[in-house]
Amino acid sequence: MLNIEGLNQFYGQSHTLWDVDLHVPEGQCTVLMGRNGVGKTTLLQCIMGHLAVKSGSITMAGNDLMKTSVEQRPRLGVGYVPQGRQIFPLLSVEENLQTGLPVRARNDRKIPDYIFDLFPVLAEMMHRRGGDLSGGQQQQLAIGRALVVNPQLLILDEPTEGIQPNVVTEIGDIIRKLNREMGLTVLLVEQKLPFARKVGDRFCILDRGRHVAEDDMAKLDDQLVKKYLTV
Ligand SMILES: Nc1ncnc2c1ncn2[C@@H]1O[C@H](COP(=O)(O)OP(=O)(O)OP(=O)(O)O)[C@@H](O)[C@H]1O
Repeated sequence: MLNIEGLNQFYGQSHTLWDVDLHVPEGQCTVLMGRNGVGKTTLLQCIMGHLAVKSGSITMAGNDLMKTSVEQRPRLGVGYVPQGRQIFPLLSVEENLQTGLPVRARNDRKIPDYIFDLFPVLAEMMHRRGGDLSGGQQQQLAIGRALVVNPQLLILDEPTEGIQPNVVTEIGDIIRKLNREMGLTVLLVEQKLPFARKVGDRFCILDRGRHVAEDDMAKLDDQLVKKYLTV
């Protein structure tokens, strides 16, 4: 579904991503892993068009994303849950969800009911301000907002960061459901190994801006964990 080839990215003079390849097969959940600062968020931001790319290619379902504007990328079916959630704290839960509506077809600009089935708390707190929600609830809101655009590919950047354990389990169950029952392709940045193993079909590891490993999740062995993931 998503194919990245030979991607190079710079922050000013600083070469951050080096010839990175990444393949996200349709219908699977791919977990992008690596220690802090190796370039995971930078890679996601290149996919979303929030950062300029120096060279390489990014295609999704046959579309050249590099030739697609930031505004158009969600319309191709990409939903994005950014690191730190980035919900709008002064807008209500409903208004936060509504920000995704312009991406939907003109005759279908309604928040889909299944989002409230997945996250009943959002229905309960519909008129509360986003900033009044707990961290876990804000994460559910951020995922709900990404689903409003009706994505085929859902990209999540560390959705479990700073969230209490019972909500982490709930979010893991929902990501699995979206992927395995509802057929969404998922690309997830995750540092928590048990969570990655639970939700992921495949892994891809970055190390100092380079792609160093990619395989089925069952092949993520102790040697790889020690070499590239433990601190
Ligand atoms: N806006 C920026 N300007 C300059 N350098 C940046 C900027 N954002 C990130 N970097 C640097 O780019 C490198 C990759 O950062 P990035 O946030 O992509 O890593 P990451 O793997 O997502 O880390 P983390 O797990 O901590 O989120 C780091 O060395 C970081 O300091």
